[in-house]
Amino acid sequence: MRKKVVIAIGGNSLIRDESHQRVEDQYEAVCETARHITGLIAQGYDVAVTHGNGPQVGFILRRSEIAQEVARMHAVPLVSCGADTQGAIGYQIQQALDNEFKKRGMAKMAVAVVTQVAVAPDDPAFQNPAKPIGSFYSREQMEAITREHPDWVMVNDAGRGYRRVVASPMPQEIVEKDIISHLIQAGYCVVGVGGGGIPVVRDAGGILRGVDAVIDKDYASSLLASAIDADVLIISTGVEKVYLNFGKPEEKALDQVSLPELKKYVMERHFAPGSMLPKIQAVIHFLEKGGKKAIITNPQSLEMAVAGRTGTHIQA
Ligand SMILES: Nc1ncnc2c1ncn2[C@@H]1O[C@H](COP(=O)(O)OP(=O)(O)O)[C@@H](O)[C@H]1O
Ligand SMILES: NC(=O)OP(=O)(O)O
Repeated sequence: MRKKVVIAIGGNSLIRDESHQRVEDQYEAVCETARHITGLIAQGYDVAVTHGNGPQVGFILRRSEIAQEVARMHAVPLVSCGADTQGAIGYQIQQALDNEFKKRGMAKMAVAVVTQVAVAPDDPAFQNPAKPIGSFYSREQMEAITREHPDWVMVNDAGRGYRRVVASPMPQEIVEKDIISHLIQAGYCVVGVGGGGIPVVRDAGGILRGVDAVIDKDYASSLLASAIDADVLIISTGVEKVYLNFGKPEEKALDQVSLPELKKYVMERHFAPGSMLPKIQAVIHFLEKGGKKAIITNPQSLEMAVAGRTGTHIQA
């Protein structure tokens, strides 16, 4: 039987560095990631691809605000900025995968599904913005920005610089999960839950309504992996392996980890909130809900990691 894999691509992993933030640069990174994903599909895996949008949703929101400040144009709500990223990044991934399938003579097609993800209207995260989006700023830039925009909440993002944060409620239900499942069964490579999904709440009678937030794509990917009964959850990010004491002289890469060991390392605070910690927690949720295996690695190492030759492997 073919194995079902959910591969979550990090929004930051699509932007190599500050001088490669253009849409064209991102497409190059998407094409490289698509080559490695296609390598896995060619090995016989059924794949659902999810992706982040942290940098991208922040760029769109800022563009909208500047247009409002400079040209008095209408504001774009954050939920629509998220939906925009789902379309734009989903389009790039779909096209890159289709081109890669064609080059390799594979009878396969990718399809990006506009995905809504339900959250609780009273999630405390709405009162405590914590999801970093958009650009990274130096301390001086951050201080100047907060003087100009006192309403912005900014945090130090894992020592990489300061970023604006927005509300990030926990995903509860993937509205289009059955459609995604059917498409995978029908042989399509599905791109879904982009940017963690478009955040919605269910009003009385189950009526859906968009809400301004950015859902963590690792939590949403974990929820998808459980919902479609995936064999493996793979989180593709900026590092080949997860580290203990990351960034310190005594840092140590993790190869194979058990679930209890991983939980112990969380308690010992080895994983930075807002970057590695949500990935680790997403893995824990997946394994606690019956998932068998998760892998964390970078896009270049996807095939090697699935073959067991690199990456951090976490077993239930
Ligand atoms: N313990 C750790 N091990 C490895 N990387 C870590 C660790 N703690 C923080 N990081 C950082 O977290 C980054 C992944 O988070 P982030 O860039 O926010 O993810 P995404 O790829 O989903 O956008 C890694 O590239 C690395 O810089
Ligand atoms: N939505 C989200 O979690 O995006 P990143 O993975 O880019 O942070």
